[in-house]
Amino acid sequence: MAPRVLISDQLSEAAIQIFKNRGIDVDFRPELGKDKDALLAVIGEYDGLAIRSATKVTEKVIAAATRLKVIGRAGIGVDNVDIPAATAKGIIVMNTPFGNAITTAEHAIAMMFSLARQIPAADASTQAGKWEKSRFMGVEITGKTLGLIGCGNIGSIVADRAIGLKMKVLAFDPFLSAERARDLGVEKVELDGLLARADFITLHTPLTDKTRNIISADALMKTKRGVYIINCARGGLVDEVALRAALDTGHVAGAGFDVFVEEPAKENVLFGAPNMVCTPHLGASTEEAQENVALQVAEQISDYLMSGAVINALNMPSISAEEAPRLTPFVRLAEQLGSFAGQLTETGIRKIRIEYEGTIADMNTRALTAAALTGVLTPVLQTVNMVSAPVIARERDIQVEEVRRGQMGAYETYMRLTIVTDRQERSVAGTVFADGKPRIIQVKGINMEASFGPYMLYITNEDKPGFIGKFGSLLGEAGINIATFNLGRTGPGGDAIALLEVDGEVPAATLTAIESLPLVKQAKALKF
Ligand SMILES: NC(=O)C1=CN([C@@H]2O[C@H](COP(=O)(O)OP(=O)(O)OC[C@H]3O[C@@H](n4cnc5c(N)ncnc54)[C@H](O)[C@@H]3O)[C@@H](O)[C@H]2O)C=CC1
Ligand SMILES: O=C(O)C(=O)COP(=O)(O)O
Repeated sequence: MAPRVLISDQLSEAAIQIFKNRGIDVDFRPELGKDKDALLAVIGEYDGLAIRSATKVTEKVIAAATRLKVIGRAGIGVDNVDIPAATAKGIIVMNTPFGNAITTAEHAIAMMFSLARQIPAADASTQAGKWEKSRFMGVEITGKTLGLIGCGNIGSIVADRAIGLKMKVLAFDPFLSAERARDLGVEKVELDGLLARADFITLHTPLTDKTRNIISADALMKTKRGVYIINCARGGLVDEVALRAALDTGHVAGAGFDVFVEEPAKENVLFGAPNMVCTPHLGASTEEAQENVALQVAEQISDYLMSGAVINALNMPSISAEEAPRLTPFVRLAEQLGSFAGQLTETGIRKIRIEYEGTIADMNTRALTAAALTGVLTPVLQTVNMVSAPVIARERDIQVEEVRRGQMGAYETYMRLTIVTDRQERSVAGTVFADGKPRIIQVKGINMEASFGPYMLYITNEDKPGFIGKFGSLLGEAGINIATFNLGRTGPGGDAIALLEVDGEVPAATLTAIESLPLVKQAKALKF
């Protein structure tokens, strides 16, 4: 059955054709973004969800999204998606980090000119027939200082444009390196320095605990009289009540806001303040940007649903479209080795060590480790996948260690997974053969060669004559057909392992009977 995708926001219709071309059933229902209950009623039918900022993907929506595998945000901010809830449920959340950046930077620049020359108010007055030439005295931009709070994708484009306008640009961004600042031609400063020196302040950060109210009443006190403030990033970065007061006293000469604490902003304390210019979250709303983000999100969602490629995900390592086919058999190997080790582990796991040797060491080991953790955790948890497994492991205080090295052993490439519990260390290693199928090549340091099957039996015993005959007849009497039979041992008379693929589930009574055979130490039924 073809995967189904819901578009629940005003996306450019260019996205629809992409989904169709990629063999995906797509429903374009932008009205659902504004109707929580209607969205809740249908979300269970979809594998993918494409949104902008109107759709609120809450924990409740995620709980109802029983089939959902991927949420794609046609834009940058994902504050309308409960990412921890999505991650816990194994749903990938991706965005399109660059597609609307230029357009949004241009909106901030447009706001700056609107404020400097009071264009919206002058327009309204002129069209009202007033011709108030002396009322609208402006300020020149050239030579003024622009203070950027946040100098990431959008902030740096704003900086570039402002430098072109002959402004001096300051940037406060704890993650901006001195080298990058130099390349951009901006002066990296602390927040207080920026507040004290800027003629225009523009915000370009996400809304986080650290950035909420970064322009507070206190911060406003530190600004120059006559400063202009522009927010085209997120509502909540500026204390709206404090800003209103500063506009009313004239300390702040004007403010240009595209985003508000509460959206849609039908009422707001800033409305009607002197030289206040507002737009209804239009930063990304140009034909070019909307086409960019819609095409990009449709490609990314389709890539993931059709080929397993992961691009621009916020809660999972990337897997490019080129590497996805090559990685797939190794993802299966990692998952099956993890599952093998996980099914043999009965006590709390303290540590998981994953060693990659040979060509596999140069692959996307973050993705492979996520797959291995999925395998380990699947026997204990109902739903876990490559998105949620690393987070669950962290929550359970399981230490994960990755080791990568060049080829040392007989195999061109292999991975070994070791589980450390309070009681013991147990390792299992495997490789992928030229047929693309994963194989187990070592268990607890004992070499063997076995493929994975849906039902398997794992026996450890003493390597003494007499075991195999009795074991074979016991399975025969229980009506269990053996598909493959693999043996390995530490040495003559030492520890031995038997790993069998059988044609069906092994009943508990048969397992008990196997365990009571002489020389047997442990018998386990495994499922893959
Ligand atoms: N109005 C609109 O329609 C649009 C708004 N946006 C918003 O613009 C904002 C910026 O987007 P991008 O530049 O693409 O993001 P980005 O992630 O490229 O840049 C954000 C920058 O903020 C910096 N930052 C983080 N915490 C900070 C702090 N405490 N103090 C100072 N800087 C801090 C980061 O180091 C980073 O450089 C986002 O909130 C995004 O949602 C984006 C597109 C359209
Ligand atoms: O991309 C972003 O972060 C935006 O804020 C754009 O929002 P929108 O897609 O216009 O609802």
